[in-house]
Amino acid sequence: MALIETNFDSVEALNKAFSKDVAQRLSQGIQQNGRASLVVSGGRTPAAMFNQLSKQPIDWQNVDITLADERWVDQDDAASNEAMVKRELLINEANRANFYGLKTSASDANNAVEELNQQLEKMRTPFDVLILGMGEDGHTASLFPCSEQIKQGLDTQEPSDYIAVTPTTAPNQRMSLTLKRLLQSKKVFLHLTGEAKKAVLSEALKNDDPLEMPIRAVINQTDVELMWAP
Ligand SMILES: O=C(O)[C@H](O)[C@@H](O)[C@H](O)[C@H](O)COP(=O)(O)O
Repeated sequence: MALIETNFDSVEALNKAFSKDVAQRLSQGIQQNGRASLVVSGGRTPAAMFNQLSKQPIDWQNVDITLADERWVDQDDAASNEAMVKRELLINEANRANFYGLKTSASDANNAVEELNQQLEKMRTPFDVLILGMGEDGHTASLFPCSEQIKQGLDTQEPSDYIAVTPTTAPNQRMSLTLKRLLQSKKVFLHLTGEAKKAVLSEALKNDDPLEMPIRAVINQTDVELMWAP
């Protein structure tokens, strides 16, 4: 499996090309199967690209969108990925898309896993497009190397689509798709900006242990296209 590197001169150029590419893949999915599925990440990096993507003229009413991971906080909390997706992506043309959020009313994320596994059955598999981010510790989605749950999250025999994760080096309990489920994607993008993230990725590519840097588990098991700008 390989990492294909697509580098851009600026974040603006990256967002323009990336949003077009994603829209084209979703349109293709709709053409072939009637509906398309898009899995996005949270955090800070994707917001401006989401805004561009939201303006793409595709049949958004036939697109299902969900998150690769969520922080276990309410939507009025600044850390909520769902709030960010609603603010930056589910607007303009894309306000017609169907969104499946991950945060439920359960106070402990462990008690929501079953419900979310059932919810995910409504989305087309394999996902047409998965967009991952990466943290400076090499985590992706909410598969944190510091967490007790990391072995289970990276186990490709794990039956659950979701896992509740408690990072020890980052705030909030999380809900994450498991590695096995992330890998069930037709196209996997890794969306990074800045030199610091590129340096972390180079570090990840030097060795193999996924428990140390979980992004390795994805790159080692499927084709990933890096979309990067300084
Ligand atoms: O909810 C999250 O935190 C994520 O989905 C996570 O995996 C994110 O992609 C990285 O932490 C990078 O985050 P930044 O884009 O904020 O650097």
